[in-house]
Amino acid sequence: MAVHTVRSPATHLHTGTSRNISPSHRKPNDAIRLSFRSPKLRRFISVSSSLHEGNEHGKENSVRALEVKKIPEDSPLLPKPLSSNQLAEPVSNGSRVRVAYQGVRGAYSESAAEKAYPNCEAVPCEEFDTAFEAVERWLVDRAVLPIENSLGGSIHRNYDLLLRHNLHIVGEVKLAVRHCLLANHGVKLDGLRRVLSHPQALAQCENTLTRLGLVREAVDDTAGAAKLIALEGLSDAAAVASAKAAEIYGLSIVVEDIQDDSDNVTRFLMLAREPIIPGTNRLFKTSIVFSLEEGPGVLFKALAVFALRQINLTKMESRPLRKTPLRASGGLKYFDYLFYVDFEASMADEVAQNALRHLEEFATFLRVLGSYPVDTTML
Ligand SMILES: O=C(O)C(=O)C[C@]1(C(=O)O)C=C[C@@H](O)C=C1
Repeated sequence: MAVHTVRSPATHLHTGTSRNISPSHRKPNDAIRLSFRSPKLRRFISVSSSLHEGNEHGKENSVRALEVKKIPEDSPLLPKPLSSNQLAEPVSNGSRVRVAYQGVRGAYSESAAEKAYPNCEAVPCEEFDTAFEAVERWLVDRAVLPIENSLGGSIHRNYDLLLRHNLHIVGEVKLAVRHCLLANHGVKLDGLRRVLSHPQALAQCENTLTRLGLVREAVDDTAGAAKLIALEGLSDAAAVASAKAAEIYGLSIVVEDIQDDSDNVTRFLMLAREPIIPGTNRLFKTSIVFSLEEGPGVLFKALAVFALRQINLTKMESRPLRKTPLRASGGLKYFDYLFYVDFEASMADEVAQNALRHLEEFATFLRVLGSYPVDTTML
């Protein structure tokens, strides 16, 4: 299958000017330190008392200090995505939680942001990287980014960015993704030759698209594909996108529910500058990343720290350790890996603390990415 890559039309305009408020300008929060014997574990759980256990919604006082500025929209129709080089020009409305997502209006990520933070101001960003940076630079309060899909698998880029940036996972949100084939009004199915969408969306509709014999073209996001088709008045191309995107960009739905499985769910992470205080009052999950020495049974040993304590693992992903991708040992060359593991326990549980203390004994690197409530809305 040939997948060509085309970029969405240039739509990254300025979103206005206001003052960038760095963390040092904030009113200091009382830092709470949970007590751990291990210095490494102590470092993980340096938390702000202004964010409360298990409930992200309504706990936004710590970011209210941001300046209130109306965002001038130079498009009469749509907000424009933040691009990396616009990050120096921050905006903040202040009255609602501002949540960065990747894509343009009508993207699934926008719906995920709205599900995670009802009534938020969803801020479109050009790239995943931009969304991370927008939070780090106080342009927005949170980011909501996809991490895995039940059909397409992991979104590796975001695993890598989690490590490269210093944000904390403060929640997760699952979204049912129902793809439609969208085209300009009057375009018929048999007149279509190409289909444009995000690579994940194309992968999730693999069977249908093969059956229809359409040539795939990858773009930055599903809604961006719909927008491009509408703006350019294409008659030989369709977009794989949401019904919401059809409405926003004035396209018609040629075929509904084209994903390969009706249970198509994408899991998104909610990211913030500060971690939440982990609780034990509801089901919590903890995400960690670690690396290990090479050797027989080392990974087995690492996973045993959880199995021994009856801690359930919900996800595991390995990524290349980029700075030292190849390591020589005994004349052989090995790849080095980072292991990302999600397990079902809160960092407030002693059993989880013990497991990590145990893992720390032989891990060459260990970082807790976040301890946060499980999204049980789709169980
Ligand atoms: O393109 C979009 O609409 C997105 O929100 C991105 C994205 C992804 O990256 O996986 C999100 C949900 C769907 O799985 C398809 C695409």
